[in-house]
Amino acid sequence: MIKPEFLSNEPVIAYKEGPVYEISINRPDKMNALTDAMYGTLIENLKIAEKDKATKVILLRSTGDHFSAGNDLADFLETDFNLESNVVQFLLTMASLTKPIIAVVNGAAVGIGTTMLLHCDLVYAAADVKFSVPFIKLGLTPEGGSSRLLAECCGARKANEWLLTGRNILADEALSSGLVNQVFDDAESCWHGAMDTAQKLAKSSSEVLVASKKLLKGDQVDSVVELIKKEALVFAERLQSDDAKAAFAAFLNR
Ligand SMILES: C/C=C/C(=O)SCCNC(=O)CCNC(=O)[C@H](O)C(C)(C)COP(=O)(O)OP(=O)(O)OC[C@H]1O[C@@H](n2cnc3c(N)ncnc32)[C@H](O)[C@@H]1OP(=O)(O)O
Repeated sequence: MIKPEFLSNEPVIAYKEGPVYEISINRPDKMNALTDAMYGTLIENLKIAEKDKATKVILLRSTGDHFSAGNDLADFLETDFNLESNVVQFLLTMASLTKPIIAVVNGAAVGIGTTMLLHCDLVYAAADVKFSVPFIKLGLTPEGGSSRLLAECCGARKANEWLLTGRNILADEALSSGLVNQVFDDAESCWHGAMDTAQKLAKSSSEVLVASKKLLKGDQVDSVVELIKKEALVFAERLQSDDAKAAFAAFLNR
């Protein structure tokens, strides 16, 4: 079967494989940097997958050599950032999903390319993965709930270091700190491993998967939603700062 990303130029592609609803970020020439319009399409697809009775598991991945270089930096300059923005609504949608979501990550996963994973139930990575949350280097602040969820996932010491230095996190460290479930040799085997797990999960009924995820999340969904909004208000201020404007200009004029 020819997978749809090989046939499509759309920057986000959705594809149903039985009970698995696969969403691919597909802008490989820009390292899958995310634009406002792409967040809009991601939200639409997540909502379709949530509503679709036949879908039991959502799989999130990217085409090409990188998961995502984060928010498109040119787009930051052209798009208003507020609580209604697609990027914030995307994070809120991710945080509120009731169906299990599995991520397949390879290459660079920068900024929101990492923070969105904190809302995924399982994260599988290829050995070449390179995570980073370099907000501080951009004059920005943590987003997507990462100011708390990264510490809850990997420990406060790791989270503080990663968020305050913005340094890269490679596969071994990501695995040992619990940022990912498993590391595979390459992107292809990672996708196969994730799809295999997705199909195993899908042997259970949707009701039991949703009820289990609800228990695993406990009462954190409401507080995470509030945290994402609180972080977004600070982030919106930081986007207007001279620090951020200088960092974006340095990247865009490099
Ligand atoms: C709420 C959300 C917040 C956030 O997500 S904040 C984080 C935002 N992201 C970033 O700051 C990352 C910016 N990108 C980079 O620093 C570098 O890239 C990398 C270190 C990730 C990789 O560097 P290298 O291997 O040298 O590749 P390259 O030549 O810089 O990029 C290849 C093509 O991809 C485009 N690209 C990469 N990242 C972004 C981005 N974030 N926004 C817009 N375009 C991006 C480039 O421009 C270029 O494209 P062309 O070949 O046409 O010049």
